[in-house]
Amino acid sequence: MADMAAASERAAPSLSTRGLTIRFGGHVAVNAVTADFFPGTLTVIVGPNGAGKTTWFNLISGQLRASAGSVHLHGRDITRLGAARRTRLGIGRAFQLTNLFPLLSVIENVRLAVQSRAGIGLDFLSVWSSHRDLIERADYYLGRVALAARRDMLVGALSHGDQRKLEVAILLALQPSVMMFDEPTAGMSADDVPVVLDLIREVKGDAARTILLVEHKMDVVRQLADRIVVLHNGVLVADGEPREVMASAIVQEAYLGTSDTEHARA
Ligand SMILES: Nc1ncnc2c1ncn2[C@@H]1O[C@H](COP(=O)(O)OP(=O)(O)OP(=O)(O)O)[C@@H](O)[C@H]1O
Repeated sequence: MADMAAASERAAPSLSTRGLTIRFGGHVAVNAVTADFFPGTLTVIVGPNGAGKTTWFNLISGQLRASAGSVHLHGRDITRLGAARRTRLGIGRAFQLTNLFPLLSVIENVRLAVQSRAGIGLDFLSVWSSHRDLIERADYYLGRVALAARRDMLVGALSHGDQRKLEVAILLALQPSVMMFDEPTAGMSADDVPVVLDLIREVKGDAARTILLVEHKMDVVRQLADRIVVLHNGVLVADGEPREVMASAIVQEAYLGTSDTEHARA
């Protein structure tokens, strides 16, 4: 694992943030954060509640605009691009449940993602010839997240855990080069957690994929991380090999200290 991370870190970064900063009034939620992310590496971002992890994610995926600094994707400055453009360029993010269409069925939601990936567009009438193929592929991704039995349900009627699994299916169908997961197993049943973790583990076997994961559960961090980045009060305070970072004094004090169980939210 260490060798893989070291090897990939010799490659060009797929994603970078440079001095990335956002202020909300007088509060600096993300403070001059500079980091590179590499293909074939799964980086877990940890830190106490309110450290700025989700805000950093929002700045990367384009939900928020930076007060200062920049975001680069495959060497291109995307700081001024909106979220939709960033998605088209290959940044995919799970668990913005607002991306789901609650009044469409589960299979139709995935079919739209497959269709969008295939570049066919969202014109329902233009795709009859390839409709069967799209549905077959959508069924494949539903099977991957163990949602086949719910394929014809309306998304609005799914449980929270199933909606999150559906987000993973949609993310897989979009095949982005950068995949961002925000606490992927939060709110899931004990049966569903291994399904999603196995999928992430499988995706991370793809040397072309860059994966970013915000996670509180330290057992998940230990299982998946090739690298750990620690945020504290909006500042990047540690970045490196999991063993090294977990053992560092700054992490012990800033994050792990007495709070391992405190942060291990369900
Ligand atoms: N839209 C906003 N307006 C004002 N303050 C905000 C906004 N979004 C985030 N913040 C503040 O920025 C800080 C970082 O929040 P953020 O949600 O990014 O932390 P986090 O590390 O993801 O926390 P958690 O682990 O609890 O999800 C917090 O103090 C939060 O209150």
